[in-house]
Amino acid sequence: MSPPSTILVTGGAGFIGSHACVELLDHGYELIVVDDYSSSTPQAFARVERIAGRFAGAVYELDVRDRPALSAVFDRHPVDAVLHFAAYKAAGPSTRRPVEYYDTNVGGTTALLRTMHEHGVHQLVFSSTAALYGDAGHGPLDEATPARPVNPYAASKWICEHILADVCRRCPEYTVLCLRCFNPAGAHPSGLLGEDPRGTPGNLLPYVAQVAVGRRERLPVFGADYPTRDGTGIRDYLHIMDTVEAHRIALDHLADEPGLHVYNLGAGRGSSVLDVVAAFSAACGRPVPYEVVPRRPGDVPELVADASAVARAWGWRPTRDLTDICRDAWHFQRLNPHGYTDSARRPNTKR
Ligand SMILES: NC(=O)c1ccc[n+]([C@@H]2O[C@H](COP(=O)([O-])OP(=O)(O)OC[C@H]3O[C@@H](n4cnc5c(N)ncnc54)[C@H](O)[C@@H]3O)[C@@H](O)[C@H]2O)c1
Ligand SMILES: O=c1ccn([C@@H]2O[C@H](COP(=O)(O)OP(=O)(O)O[C@H]3O[C@H](CO)[C@H](O)[C@H](O)[C@H]3O)[C@@H](O)[C@H]2O)c(=O)[nH]1
Repeated sequence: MSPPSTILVTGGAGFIGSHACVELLDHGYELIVVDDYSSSTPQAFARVERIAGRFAGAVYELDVRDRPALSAVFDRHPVDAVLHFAAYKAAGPSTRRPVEYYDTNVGGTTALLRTMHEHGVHQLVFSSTAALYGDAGHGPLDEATPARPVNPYAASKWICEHILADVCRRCPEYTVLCLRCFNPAGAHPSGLLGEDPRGTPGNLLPYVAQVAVGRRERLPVFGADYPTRDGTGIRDYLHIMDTVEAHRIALDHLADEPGLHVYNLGAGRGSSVLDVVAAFSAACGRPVPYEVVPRRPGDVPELVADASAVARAWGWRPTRDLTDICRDAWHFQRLNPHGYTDSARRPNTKR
């Protein structure tokens, strides 16, 4: 079977999705993109096109749970494979809005699978998460680590993996790669594309970047009493360009790996919240103010990848580190203090 060349990207306006679009356009893929902009803005596509130097492809505003609308997209375009990013991703809010998370993440995935099947498309790269390992303890976690999700977000992704495994067991025509992403962060080195969440950032890096640029006063550090070396949460931050390179390489391996395969995507290095604050302060040339506040519900002390399986399978390893992540995230935030929407209009008054 030849590798896929026309890719449907769900959630293509989001952080990972938009960088994935650049990566795929740079490598000659044709794209069909769908997004409902529930946590992003279509402005991302103008940036994608500026970087790639070509039309991003057909872009549709739709909710992936809307099967008739999704079906019409598959009717119109010959899709070879799907990169499925569309989901809600925040651990904390998922503890307060569990039904919304299950509906969007699980319902969105089953709606997509049904529509793909009806159109004879059976190749999928699914964006899963390290969060499903839950509180698995210290040290690098490999793919055999039992899943113990501690919040509805992680549980929703674990349920999706179950569904995908069952479908692949029963239906030999499917090829599914579940990529358990640890913590993608940073920005495209051009400074044009980055992490531009709507409202208050849930993730650490965009929050730190907004503090550094003067949009927010100080970073709330969610707990300094974890059983970690400095008491703050430890995560495995993976540069966004490494993250999307791995997704692009996954497409090459859809053709030769039938059935379901699960890989961790991480750098294999743990950084605490205070490590990130220090690295970002070095990148922007001044200290990033912070204050310790109570733990965030749904958080775990530590998540670090054993990413050796993907290295063995594909010969792929990340090439960037936390210093690169902070440099590129700061470059983006400095050039776009208010994100994509209004960076040209609003001056950075606080700095
Ligand atoms: N960012 C991380 O730290 C991280 C880590 C591991 C896994 N992931 C997974 O990667 C994927 C992308 O994450 P991200 O960081 O780019 O998040 P993001 O919020 O920036 O992007 C998600 C995109 O999906 C869209 N979307 C949400 N629900 C939709 C729906 N029902 N129909 C159509 N579009 C919808 C949003 O508008 C957004 O553009 C998610 O599935 C997430 O669970 C993210
Ligand atoms: O304002 C903040 C934001 C985060 N943190 C801390 O920073 C660390 C990283 O938090 P993020 O919210 O950036 O990342 P999470 O690990 O909670 O979750 C992210 O990575 C996961 C995989 O590890 C999931 O896939 C999820 O979608 C994605 O949001 C945690 O210790 C968190 O408590 C803070 O101290 N202050």
